[in-house]
Amino acid sequence: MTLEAVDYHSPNAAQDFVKSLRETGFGVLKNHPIRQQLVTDIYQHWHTFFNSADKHNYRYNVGTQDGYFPAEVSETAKGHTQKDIKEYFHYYPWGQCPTEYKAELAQYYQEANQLAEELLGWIEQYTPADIAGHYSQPLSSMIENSDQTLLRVLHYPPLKGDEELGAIRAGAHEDINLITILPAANEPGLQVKLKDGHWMDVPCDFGNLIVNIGDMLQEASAGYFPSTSHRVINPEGTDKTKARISLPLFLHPRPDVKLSERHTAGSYLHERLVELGVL
Ligand SMILES: O=C(O)CCC(=O)C(=O)O
Ligand SMILES: [Fe+2]
Repeated sequence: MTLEAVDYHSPNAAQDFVKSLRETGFGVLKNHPIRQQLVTDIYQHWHTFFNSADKHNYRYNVGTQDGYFPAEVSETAKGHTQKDIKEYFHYYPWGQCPTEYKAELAQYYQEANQLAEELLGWIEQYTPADIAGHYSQPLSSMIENSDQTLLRVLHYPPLKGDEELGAIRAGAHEDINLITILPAANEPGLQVKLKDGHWMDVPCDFGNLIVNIGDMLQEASAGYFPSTSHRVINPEGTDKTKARISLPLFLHPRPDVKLSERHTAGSYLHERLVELGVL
């Protein structure tokens, strides 16, 4: 079992991509429209941000969840006892952001949202009719004008050797949202859990775009699209001294969007954030 990168411009792109999402919860795109230079610039600038003390001036707002989350408050994945070895910044267009980095993030946010809308259209197109019957509205319209979609700039610092036993960069977890769009990080480490329980490396060629299903789409598709566990493992050897930066965009529907008989997007998110201990 491997994850094959699908060429965005190939005639069967939509079909191949959705097949991969259905089988593994993950899809990898190459030759996609997100500009690599923009991603590279963001990685470089945010590396500087995380290495400066100025980051503490942007501490996150508890109620709205925008801003800087230091390592001491970073997430503990569901079912884990150790916190992840990471710090991150939550960017929302309405939220706090250092002025010098705002235009760049806003640009990326807009471009990635546009691609996400197209990919949700692909997913909808290749959802079997009996499953699509559960969607309360077209998937792409669920995220339209949503102020909940979250761009997270993640920094996994170099390992110092004093990390808690068993702690890893990102413990196994599933994403809460509809889909996640993630440019390949500057260092490897992302793995996805296969149906047989084995962990597989996600192809991290620089320039690939990784997309995965979150719990909200699993809920809305009555389980047809699996929200698959993934994690980020610690580097070994000389790679220990390397920081890793990644940039997931978590596509969230508007809070009033009905996901299923049980849940709206708003009720679902609230339940999950309480479980994570960040609310
Ligand atoms: O850093 C990565 O590559 C993945 C991060 C991730 O899975 C998450 O923040 O939900
Ligand atoms: Fe994730």
